[in-house]
Amino acid sequence: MLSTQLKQDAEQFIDEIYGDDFIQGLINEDISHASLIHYLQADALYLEEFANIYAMLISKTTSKEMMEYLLEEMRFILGGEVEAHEILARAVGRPYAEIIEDGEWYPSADHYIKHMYYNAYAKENIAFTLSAMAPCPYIYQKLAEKAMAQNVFQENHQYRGWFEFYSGNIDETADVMFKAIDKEAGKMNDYEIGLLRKNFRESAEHERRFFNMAMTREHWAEVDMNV
Ligand SMILES: Cc1ncc(CO)c(N)n1
Repeated sequence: MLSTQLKQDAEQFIDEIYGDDFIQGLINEDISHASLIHYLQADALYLEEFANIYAMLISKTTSKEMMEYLLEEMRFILGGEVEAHEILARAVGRPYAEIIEDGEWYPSADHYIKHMYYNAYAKENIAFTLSAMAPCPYIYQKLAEKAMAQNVFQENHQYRGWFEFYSGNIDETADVMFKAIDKEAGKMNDYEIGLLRKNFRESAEHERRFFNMAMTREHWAEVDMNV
């Protein structure tokens, strides 16, 4: 099945992201507050758009079951995932709502969001968008499972809750996406299946860039807007 191939394609990115500074910074509790703030500002905006893209897919699908799933996922993103963000905000020591008052689509987040929107607007079949969305829940789940398997997080570890959150709450999300992708791929030609695989792999790389974006506190170049 295509999803087996997609999961295999994600392996290299999961290993790379796991070894990069953001995840290692959480595990070792030495990530800077500035990087956590940058991540929270970018991720709050990213999740808003993720929910909007779910809404776009609801209007494109004819399957009642898929509609129910997309609605449920929107509800989770808009309400549930903030729990993971609150854990990071507590470590920073500032109210989450205040932290995310600032922020914008920083360059790497911008590219990731537009990669998903492009597929939602340009492609009728929702599998193309789902293949660009699937690395989001899948890679976080795998990163968290890997961290929990390879480390003993003490009760008072500042980020234990973050890893627990992603190793337990989102396995269903990715599974449903992969099932839908496999179903649609069964009706596609090799070129279209190649696009699904490319969309997925690019989003897996976007996941890596997103975390690294927070470590470098990536911003758009300052331009004097008054000239
Ligand atoms: C960028 C990004 N990818 C995945 C997740 C997991 O939902 C998230 N919160 N943010």
